[in-house]
Amino acid sequence: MIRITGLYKEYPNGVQALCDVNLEIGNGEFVVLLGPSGAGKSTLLRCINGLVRPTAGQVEVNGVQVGAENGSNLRKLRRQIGMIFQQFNLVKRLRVLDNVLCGRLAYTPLWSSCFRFFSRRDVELAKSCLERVGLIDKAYQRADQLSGGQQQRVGIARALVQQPAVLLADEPLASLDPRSSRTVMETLREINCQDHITVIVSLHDVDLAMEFARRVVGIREGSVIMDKPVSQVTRKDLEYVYDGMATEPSINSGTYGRTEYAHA
Ligand SMILES: Nc1ncnc2c1ncn2[C@@H]1O[C@H](COP(=O)(O)OP(=O)(O)OP(=O)(O)O)[C@@H](O)[C@H]1O
Repeated sequence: MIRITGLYKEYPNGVQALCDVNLEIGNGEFVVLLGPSGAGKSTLLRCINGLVRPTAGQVEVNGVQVGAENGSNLRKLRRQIGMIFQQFNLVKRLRVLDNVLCGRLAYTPLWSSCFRFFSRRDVELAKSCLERVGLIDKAYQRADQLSGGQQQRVGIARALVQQPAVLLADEPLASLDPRSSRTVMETLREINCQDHITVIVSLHDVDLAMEFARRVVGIREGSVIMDKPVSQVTRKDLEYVYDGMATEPSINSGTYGRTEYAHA
């Protein structure tokens, strides 16, 4: 369970990126964050994994308060949360398998991680994660020899090898073509359904969001302005999230239709 209470983030330049965000996300949910550019989606994800320290409020992940960690809590938290980044964040000159093994660092004693020494069990686990994302045949290639879509799947394997309870993905499709985008979303859905890992993804592609999310959270100007099961999200709700045209989210404004929204 992720519990976010009264979360505010003001950056040093005075930008108020989050404003009183309150959310509860249960284990095994598949949540998509939607909202215009600059709405605060990345900041929210980064507050959940502790990369950004909120100005006020708190985030709790499975009982561990983010930001209040002592050494052992921090490791626990790092293991529980896997992160997938827009730009993949792979070490390009390393082999694919070594990149995936980086996901085991929170489980590895410092001395062995310095020498990139991993146990046979870790290597087998990393290989099984590469198999899950369909890239076992690329294990010994350098990461920069892979396509963008393949690199993002390596990023997913690296997060998976952590055996996390929660997977956060910040605009994971931003640099991908439509086909690779769909493959990445299918991989995330499979992980969510089969492993019961909670998935929270920020997306700009509304159609993919509506196809893959089970819950949609709309954010604008740092505030949560819509939070619904995907089956209840309407075209008007989406207009409200993106440009505030409708006065309030409604469930009586016609169900979401791909063609209808695309031509709105
Ligand atoms: N490190 C930072 N320092 C100062 N301001 C920041 C920083 N990071 C983000 N912001 C600002 O905070 C606001 C929210 O940014 P954020 O990246 O969270 O939005 P977003 O919804 O993820 O946007 P996008 O969809 O374009 O990635 C924006 O106004 C942004 O310019």
